Amino acid sequence: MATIVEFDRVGLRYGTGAEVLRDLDFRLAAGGFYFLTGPSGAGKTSLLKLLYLAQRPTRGRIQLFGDELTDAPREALPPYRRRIGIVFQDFRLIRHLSAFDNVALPLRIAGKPEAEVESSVREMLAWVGLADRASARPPTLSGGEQQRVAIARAVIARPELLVADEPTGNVDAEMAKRILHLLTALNRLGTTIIVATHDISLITATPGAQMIRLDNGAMVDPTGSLKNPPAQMGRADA
Ligand SMILES: Nc1ncnc2c1ncn2[C@@H]1O[C@H](COP(=O)(O)OP(=O)(O)OP(=O)(O)O)[C@@H](O)[C@H]1O
Repeated sequence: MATIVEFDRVGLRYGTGAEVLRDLDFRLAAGGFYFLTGPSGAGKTSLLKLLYLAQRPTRGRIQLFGDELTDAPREALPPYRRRIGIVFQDFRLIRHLSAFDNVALPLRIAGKPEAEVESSVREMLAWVGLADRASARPPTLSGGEQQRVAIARAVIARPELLVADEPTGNVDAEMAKRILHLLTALNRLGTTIIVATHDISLITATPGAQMIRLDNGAMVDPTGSLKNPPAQMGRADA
């Protein structure tokens, strides 16, 4: 199975502080479903930032989509970022745009016809239970509603890689199930998914997903399976 992400002895420090990520050495298979877990402060968000190219490693090498990006110039990165859907822990919705227009953004950037944008966005908002909030702006939405808009925006264009930081942190158990269903469906269509979460019920409800455990900036991988992904590793429904 093709490798979509490869970390080779990656380390990260912020400024002159101690390393918050150490010796990360793993590969993610294209089409896989991964959960990233570990105690608060273990480095999950930092690892995701490296993945979606918001942060450069201070040590080691990173390959994404088969290309070596460790020293790639800043202006070379946007085309790679467009292949990644991101659910930020703090949502990062555009305040002055409606929920509809926030979700529509990736499709409009991709140049999709407006009729297609309209039907896809309506369908997606209905799925996340926000059909009647389409014209609301983010500051008037609850935390859970904003999170659902953020998820809808991240998945609408079917990215090759989806990176989600605590995507169910602000929703109830029923909505968490729907969100997981959405992610599993996207995974079946070929998107590689990596979800940072403390929610054990998400992990147990996704048979076939792989777990990446971080502790104090280092990967805890007793089986070593992520160094050489076995053939059967992959989609959650495999
Ligand atoms: N911008 C930053 N500048 C300096 N230190 C940072 C920065 N961002 C994170 N850190 C530090 O890096 C370490 C890892 O933080 P990170 O947010 O990656 O952990 P986490 O596992 O995502 O935690 P949580 O589960 O609480 O979200 C922590 O010690 C944190 O204080």
